[in-house]
Amino acid sequence: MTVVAGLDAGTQSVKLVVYDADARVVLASASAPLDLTSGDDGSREQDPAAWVDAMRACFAAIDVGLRHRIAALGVSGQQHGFVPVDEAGQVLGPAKLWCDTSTSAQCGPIMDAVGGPARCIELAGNPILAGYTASKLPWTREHRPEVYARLATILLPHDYLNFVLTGERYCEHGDASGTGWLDVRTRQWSAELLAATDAGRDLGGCLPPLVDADASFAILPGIATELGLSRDVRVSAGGGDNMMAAIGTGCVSEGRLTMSLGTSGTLFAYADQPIVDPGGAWAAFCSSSGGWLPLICTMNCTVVTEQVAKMFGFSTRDGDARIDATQPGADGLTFLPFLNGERTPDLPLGKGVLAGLAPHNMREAQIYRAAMEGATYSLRYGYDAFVAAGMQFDRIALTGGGANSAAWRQMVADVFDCPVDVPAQTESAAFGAALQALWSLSRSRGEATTLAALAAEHVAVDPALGCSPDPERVRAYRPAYQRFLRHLDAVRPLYAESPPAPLQ
Ligand SMILES: Nc1ncnc2c1ncn2[C@@H]1O[C@H](COP(=O)(O)OP(=O)(O)O)[C@@H](O)[C@H]1O
Ligand SMILES: O=C(CO)[C@@H](O)[C@H](O)COP(=O)(O)O
Repeated sequence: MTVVAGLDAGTQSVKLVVYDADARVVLASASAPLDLTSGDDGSREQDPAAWVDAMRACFAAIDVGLRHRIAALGVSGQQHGFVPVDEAGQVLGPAKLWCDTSTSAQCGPIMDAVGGPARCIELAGNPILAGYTASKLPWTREHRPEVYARLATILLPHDYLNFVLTGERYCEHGDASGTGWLDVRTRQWSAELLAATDAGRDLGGCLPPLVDADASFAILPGIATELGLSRDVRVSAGGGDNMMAAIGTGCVSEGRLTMSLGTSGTLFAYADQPIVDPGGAWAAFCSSSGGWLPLICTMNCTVVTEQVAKMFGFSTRDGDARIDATQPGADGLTFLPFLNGERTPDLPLGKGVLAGLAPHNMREAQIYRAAMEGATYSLRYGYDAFVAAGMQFDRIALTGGGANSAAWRQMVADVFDCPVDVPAQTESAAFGAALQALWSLSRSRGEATTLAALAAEHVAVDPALGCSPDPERVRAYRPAYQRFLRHLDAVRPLYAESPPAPLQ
């Protein structure tokens, strides 16, 4: 029996799945919650030690005998986080995360140093956006000089967990492309962008070597014993959570599209070559499967529905009943859900806006629906850029916590006018990490297995959860989405460059 495991360190929790690749069944799964430290300046941070504790808790929840049968492990992690590590491997401070907008002022100067955003895209395929790793370095230099002074290595969240597991500092192209420093065309660090970020030091020396997606490393005996794993476990290259969710939803060949409704909302398509937009309408990332992964990310997805539910004192698990009692368009409400700034559309200094309030719609059900619609329209806004560039899709694979909501699944089918499939393995990023581990294991045994073949064999959809667009609702959402776009145009200047001046 070949048993593999996948670990996903998301924003809100760490999740583990243990998978029997011969019987094609998930034998066990576990999760452990994570806290987030938020600041009024837009900062969003976590202590990397909390990821390690949560990883320990996940393994401890799995039967000891089963843990010993795990042959390979893959690690997925929230993208873009900045984990500063010293020469000895000690973490020097909290990790600034993908949703941290406190470093948005540091983005412009990096791009200006190479000649502006267009030149930056020419160099690396991507502009330096708020949330990407790059701007966190000058912020650290300015605000945490003691961390900057001792900084030896910059690791991404999944690189850090790999480091804890193997003692090796390495990264792979998928997550590395989310730093902003990787030239996604050549798959090498851009020396020019590194120098633009910090002219005073050899930043390249702080970045770990890049390994191929099918690489694997030995687990350290000490951590293997501590987690109750065999000392023979191979740890695969791992990747960013979206890259791993791509593997776990079968988005490893052209024409496939996956949407994830997590703390962030994402939409990504696999490509055999780099797909760069000269205007930076999408993130031109690499995949963690050897290819590329053009991606749209909204910073405010389930974080918005969750905040609204919390405000009214109910759980998102009970949100569907409220949505079902309302109509597409939320009775005229428009919710621009940019609670902590936004990446798509690019408004890092944006804030949420609830418009169209009238006596008949000032109710929790309508406001909750408007929040879910707003989060969905932001993704549709990104999808429109994919379609305008000629990309074509005939189905959406839907994953992430929000896909638990039947109302949200149907809303996606209707707003995008496209059938929705829901993978049977709901923890797609953890499952993708397990599949990558299986792939690297078979490669290390000299087999010529491809990830596309593995995905075809192991990724299944749950026929009970899929949904098709409903023509009447598709028609009803069209004007509501146009209204969202008009409101977006109206508020854009307010949040474009700097916070609005205080009223006199
Ligand atoms: N039935 C549901 N309806 C709406 N949202 C849900 C539902 N179940 C879970 N969620 C949301 O899913 C989110 C967690 O999703 P997940 O993909 O695990 O996030 P992350 O990877 O960012 O930690 C939570 O914000 C939660 O509110
Ligand atoms: O920043 C991005 C993608 O570019 C986010 O998608 C993060 O990778 C966090 O993911 P979740 O915790 O929401 O799954």
